[in-house]
Amino acid sequence: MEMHRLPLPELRDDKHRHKQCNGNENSNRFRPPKYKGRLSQGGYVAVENNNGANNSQSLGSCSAHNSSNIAHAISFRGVEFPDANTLPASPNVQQDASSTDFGDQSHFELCFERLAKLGEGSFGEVFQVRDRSDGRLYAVKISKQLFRGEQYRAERLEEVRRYEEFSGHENCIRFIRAWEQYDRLYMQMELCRESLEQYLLRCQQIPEERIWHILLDLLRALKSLHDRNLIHLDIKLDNVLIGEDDETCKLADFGLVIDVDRANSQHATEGDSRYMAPEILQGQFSKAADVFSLGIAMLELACYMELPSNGPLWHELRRGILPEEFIDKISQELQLVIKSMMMPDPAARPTTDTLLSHPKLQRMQENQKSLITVSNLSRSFRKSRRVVYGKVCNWKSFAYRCLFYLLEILHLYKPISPSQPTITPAPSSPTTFLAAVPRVEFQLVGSTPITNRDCYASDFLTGDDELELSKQETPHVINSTPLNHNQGKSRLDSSRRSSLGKTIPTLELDSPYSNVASLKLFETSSFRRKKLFVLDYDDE
Ligand SMILES: Nc1ncnc2c1ncn2[C@@H]1O[C@H](COP(=O)(O)OP(=O)(O)OP(=O)(O)O)[C@@H](O)[C@H]1O
Ligand SMILES: [Mg+2]
Repeated sequence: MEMHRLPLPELRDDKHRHKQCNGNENSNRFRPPKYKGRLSQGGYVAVENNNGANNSQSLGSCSAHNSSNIAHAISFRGVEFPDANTLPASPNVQQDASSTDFGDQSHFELCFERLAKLGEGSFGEVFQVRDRSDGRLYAVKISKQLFRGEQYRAERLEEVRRYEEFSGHENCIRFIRAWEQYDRLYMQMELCRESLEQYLLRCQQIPEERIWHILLDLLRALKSLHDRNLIHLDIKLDNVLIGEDDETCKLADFGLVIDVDRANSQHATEGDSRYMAPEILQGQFSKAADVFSLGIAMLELACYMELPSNGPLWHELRRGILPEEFIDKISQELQLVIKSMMMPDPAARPTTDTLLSHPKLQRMQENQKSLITVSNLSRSFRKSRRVVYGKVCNWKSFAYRCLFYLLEILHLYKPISPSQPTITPAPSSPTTFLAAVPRVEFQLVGSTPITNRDCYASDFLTGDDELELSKQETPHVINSTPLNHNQGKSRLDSSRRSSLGKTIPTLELDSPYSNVASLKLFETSSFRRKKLFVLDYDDE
């Protein structure tokens, strides 16, 4: 694959640097020029569909990276997720598919309406957006810095790989898709309510029970990373988001994730110095570093304590000395857990598995499990109730069928002839009506004997003249028992009419009847039955 050679980057060695404070102007981390929103590079923007033949390699699936003006889908998911490799066409652009001229708007601007800025970190700005195609709300992270070279670009694209990898985990952010354009990376993901940092600033005093739940959520997320030999290296309140349910905590920002096996290599970059484990200063990157960061983040959350980014308190906290005036606010049980997570010696810190087996966390997990079981049970109960109801209805119709079969054997019932009426659209002019409208032929007899006579369709219909059925409204057939609609007329009249030889051989499909729904009504009602009971005439 021919790779596009970008202009030589202005490289800076920003490795092993402490971050003073994330996301604000005081940060001493290298801060790229601010993203100006709409880029003035002009030209055209195209959406490249890399579906199907896309192969996931280390640089993602961005094939033919020959023009940074073209929006390329980025995905490491492989062929089993073909959608991930495809960028949806902009809903606004109704044009020839072969054309690539979308004006000077970026794919982001064509597809999304920018609503608000949600946050900003060292690498990107995150916006709340509305997808123009489905009207739903999402978060889109746009990298602040232009790709300075292939290596830099590859590092940024690694974040996509990690987001995709953990997208299915309940305690990780759900990832939608990513693309690059104008030498920037765009990542579309689920919209969360707020970060834990924002939550803490808003609530200040968080109940301890809630702290335990947050710890449980984050340990689960961290375990899924550690089980794959990956370390996050940027665990902090700002990188934990609260989901739409206002409850679940989700780990985000996989920008610094590295493989443990490569942890001491040049690829590792330390995260925020406020949360950094002491051994990182010696270039030791391990899973225990994440445990330390999570421990100190819990201290901040539980004690509403502002963490130092350097100085004497920074060192004290890393020697295992926690300020009494803060730590005394929380229970002994939680204190012990936090202290163990913040042990100076990385080897002495508990692993995520050990922490998850803490009795308190175990109990919580069991409670959650039983809650899930109960909700699953009630869901399956509702489902099976529906199935049983459906079955009962089937049995009912089965019983009816048996009954009619029996009646047929006893020659009390003769099934209707198989010829079905053909349906043609109702004619527009009344003159052509008679010729065009199909006729449904049936002789209809009710299933319940009311008088000693045959029961005819006229029993089911309102009106005086049963020969003019086509002028009738849709019959209100509720059950098979013919009601006497011949108001004021005796049943004798009806039987006389029948004895006079007046039959109702046909029913013309007038407009109320000429639609399929009406026909269905006939089919499912007792109109299907032909002649059920023919009883002897018996004068009342
Ligand atoms: N999906 C989301 N929903 C809501 N807010 C979000 C979302 N993703 C990010 N944010 C907000 O944007 C901020 C910055 O996002 P993120 O941490 O991914 O950027 P970053 O540049 O990688 O940060 P860092 O400096 O930590 O490396 C977050 O702290 C959070 O407040
Ligand atoms: Mg962040």
